[in-house]
Amino acid sequence: MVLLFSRLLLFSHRLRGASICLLSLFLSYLCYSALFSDSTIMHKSAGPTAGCHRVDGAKRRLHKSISCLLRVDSSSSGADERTDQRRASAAPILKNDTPSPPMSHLKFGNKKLPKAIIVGVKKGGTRAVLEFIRIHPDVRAAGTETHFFDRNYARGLEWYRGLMPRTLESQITMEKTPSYFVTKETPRRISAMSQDVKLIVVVRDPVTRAISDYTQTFSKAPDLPSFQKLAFRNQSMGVVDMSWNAIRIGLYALHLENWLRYFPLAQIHFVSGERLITDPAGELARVQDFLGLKRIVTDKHFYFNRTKGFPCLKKPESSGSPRCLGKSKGRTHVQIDRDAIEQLRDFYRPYNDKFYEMVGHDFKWE
Ligand SMILES: Nc1ncnc2c1ncn2[C@@H]1O[C@H](COP(=O)(O)OS(=O)(=O)O)[C@@H](OP(=O)(O)O)[C@H]1O
Repeated sequence: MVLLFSRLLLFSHRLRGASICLLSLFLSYLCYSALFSDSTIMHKSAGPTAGCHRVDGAKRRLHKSISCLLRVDSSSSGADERTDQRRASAAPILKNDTPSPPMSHLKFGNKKLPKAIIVGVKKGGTRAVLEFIRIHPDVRAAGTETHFFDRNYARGLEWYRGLMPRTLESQITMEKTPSYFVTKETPRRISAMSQDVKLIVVVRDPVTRAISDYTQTFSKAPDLPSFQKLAFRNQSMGVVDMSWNAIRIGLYALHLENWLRYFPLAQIHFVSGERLITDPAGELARVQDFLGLKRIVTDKHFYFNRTKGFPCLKKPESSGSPRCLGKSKGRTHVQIDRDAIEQLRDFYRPYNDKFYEMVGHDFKWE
């Protein structure tokens, strides 16, 4: 009996030891759950960001969860290119010197500074040249005018590069900003970026160009003074107001002199704005030769749209529809009286002759 009692006592001791052990295990589990409850909620919440907001917002004193930050980053870097482009055009302050996101190698090519720039002239046909040349597979172009070398120079070359499309090694990056041709600082700034960059200038009869320019401004501001009022200081004396931008832009010889201080003539190609309308394939052949490209854009790509009164791009083989330039290209011009036009022709004649001599080509603006 004594023996039995002493064995029972020993067993109850062991039982107490085991229950203490179990109790401490249970307590440890409780502590663990209390400490890591947030991560459990994050996993169970509807989406990753919902969990992140809990941690970052309500419990700011807690450290930011690394997994949460990673999720936010990867979701924004995974945004599609359309969003990137929208951002770039809405507020183009891209920081391209920041490290590339991990998947960036899957996008083709890199953003490069342009190898060719359409520098002018305003209302010359610059959009048509860009839209026509960019159907060439070896050309990629920035869609909007960057105005880097005139208005945005302080933003720096990396900002400018960020606006460019990605290109493969074999492709040429291009952009067009027509105001470059008449901005004094632009040739120097472009040559500081690259002395090899190819320059394209689309020129058009300066009188028609001035009327086109005025028509555009008038379409936005119908209370604008008449063309004659702006074009002449004294119309009866035939004194032209050279300070009016619409007149000044057409003094091609003067602007070209500034460019020739920084670039040899061979590096500048002049497209005839008139022939661009009557023979777009012929002008594009010369542009392709100048850029050292195979002649891929040919007359097969164009058709004359009677309604628009201009050449348009044919429907691509793969899909889509024929493409004409927008309504702001090929407007009906404001009517200007014959006398004023004749006076302006007389005014521009010596400048035109000088320009023909400088470039070695007669554009036949009468
Ligand atoms: N294919 C085709 N379709 C439509 N328009 C054409 C085309 N080719 C040249 N043009 C002429 O381009 C003129 C507009 O020139 P820009 O594109 O240089 O204008 S802008 O400076 O960018 O505003 C535009 O001037 P306006 O006719 O005065 O509107 C056109 O004459």
